[in-house]
Amino acid sequence: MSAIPLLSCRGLEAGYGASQVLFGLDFEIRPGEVMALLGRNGMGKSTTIRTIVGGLRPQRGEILFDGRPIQAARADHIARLGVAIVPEGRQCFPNLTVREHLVAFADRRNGVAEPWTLERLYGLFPRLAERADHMGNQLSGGEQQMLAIARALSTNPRLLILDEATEGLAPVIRDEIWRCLALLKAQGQTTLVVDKYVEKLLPLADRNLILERGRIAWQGSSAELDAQREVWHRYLGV
Ligand SMILES: Nc1ncnc2c1ncn2[C@@H]1O[C@H](COP(=O)(O)OP(=O)(O)OP(=O)(O)O)[C@@H](O)[C@H]1O
Repeated sequence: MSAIPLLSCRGLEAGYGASQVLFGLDFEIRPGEVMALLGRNGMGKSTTIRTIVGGLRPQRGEILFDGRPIQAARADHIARLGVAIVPEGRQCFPNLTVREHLVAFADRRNGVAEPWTLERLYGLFPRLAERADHMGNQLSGGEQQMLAIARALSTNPRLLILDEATEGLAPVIRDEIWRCLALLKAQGQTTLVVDKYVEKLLPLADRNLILERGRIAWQGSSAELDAQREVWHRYLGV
């Protein structure tokens, strides 16, 4: 593993107008790592992600991607550097087929050794191969979520960010998503994942960051989090 973090946030502060939400976040994600961002509703997880991907300009602090400051960069520039987000709510296009979703955003940039091809994406999500000619609005919630992940992968991201990717899905579909994330991790995909199923995140995440009212309340490895159930009760309400 490289010693240089792929993403580094230093003293990150952000909010909406006069309402400050993030109060000085310091964390980094190393290449190949899976980092889980945890916390109860409204603690600032989505705001953190929004700030990283350029949807919200930080009020203070620095965001470095592969050593380069991106806190003032536009969202499209950050995407081109290799940051892909699977947003909350999936956001598939109703009038594009599955195949069109996967070729429309495909990009071989980022110099990855093994770029994602349509065949590899279908290998990861066989259901998408079966639905290749279906429109976005003909897919089930789980299929839409798989499509959103596959679409993000088609850009060959260096950092994949998932915001509540298993929200509202049936348990069997959630498990399929977790299985795919584990496969991606085994292939070295650096990932930042927000999700509320802590027990499912533990085997996947290398490190966990817990937000409490816009501050990092706890961070540590999954083994540490597994052993400290009082942290779950105090900050996650589980
Ligand atoms: N567009 C917005 N305008 C104003 N305030 C917002 C906006 N989006 C979020 N907030 C506020 O910022 C705070 C943090 O919200 P955020 O969505 O980042 O939390 P979260 O941890 O992702 O929780 P959730 O799981 O509910 O999405 C909350 O108090 C929320 O009301």
